[in-house]
Amino acid sequence: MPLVLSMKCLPATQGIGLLSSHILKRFSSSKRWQARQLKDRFTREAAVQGLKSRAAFKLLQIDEKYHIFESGQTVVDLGYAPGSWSQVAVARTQPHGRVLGVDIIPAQPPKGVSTIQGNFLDPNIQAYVREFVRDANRGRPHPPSTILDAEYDDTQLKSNANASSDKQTDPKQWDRNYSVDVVLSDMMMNTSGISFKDHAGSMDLCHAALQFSQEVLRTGGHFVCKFYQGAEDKALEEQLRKLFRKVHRLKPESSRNESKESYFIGLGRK
Ligand SMILES: C[S@@+](CC[C@H](N)C(=O)[O-])C[C@H]1O[C@@H](n2cnc3c(N)ncnc32)[C@H](O)[C@@H]1O
Repeated sequence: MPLVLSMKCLPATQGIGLLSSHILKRFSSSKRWQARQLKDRFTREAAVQGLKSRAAFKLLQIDEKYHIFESGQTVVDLGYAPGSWSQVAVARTQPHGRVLGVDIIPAQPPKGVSTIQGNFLDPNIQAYVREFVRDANRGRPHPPSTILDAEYDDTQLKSNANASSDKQTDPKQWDRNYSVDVVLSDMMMNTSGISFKDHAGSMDLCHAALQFSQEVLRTGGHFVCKFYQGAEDKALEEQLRKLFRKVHRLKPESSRNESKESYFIGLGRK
């Protein structure tokens, strides 16, 4: 099914009220979660549009507002699983774009997405990712006569990474001749419910994504990063302002009100 990738067919009141609140109270928390998913208009619309999750609508709203995608771009999607942001990125950068997803958990990548499985906080994984994007053609769609699966060739990449591992683990020695146009990070570990702990974990992921962007983003490139709000997000914003011409905060409409997540959008790497 072709991806429509539209937010326009989502009337605000659609689907609310499928289950009355007195019934919901009797449910266990997992039942409540299931019920919430069922009545959530973004979840249902994601299924209709063939998207892997409702998270797609956050990125669609960000792109509608800030126009981060263009055809032919290289996009790195950190924390890509299950893959709806990557689906949006593939659709918005086709026909010649390339999308590389990285996630700590194994997942079936969406069509047209190359993937690396690993913990992005691990310097070796970051080295693999840098190695991948350094070759401007790697993971890019081929002409119809030579179609190859965009799936990541682990063997080849590992051997390349090992061949020059000293250079890769020291980002300062790594020349900035990269062509990444957009770095997305929707990374979030499982939340504990303890605000300061979840905030601190989120900040670690954001700093890793920002440091990586500093190493690989081309001048003019863009950055989108989920963060869990808390005491340190102002300092992160200051760091973003040093690297990008414009920095915005956005809590997308499809982000649940009760969630402390929000997004930084860094536009135009200096
Ligand atoms: C909210 S989900 C991302 C949803 C995704 N944007 C989508 O549209 O389908 C957050 C993801 O971050 C991943 N993640 C969390 N910590 C990570 C880490 N240290 N390295 C790589 N991925 C990580 C999780 O495994 C999870 O799949």
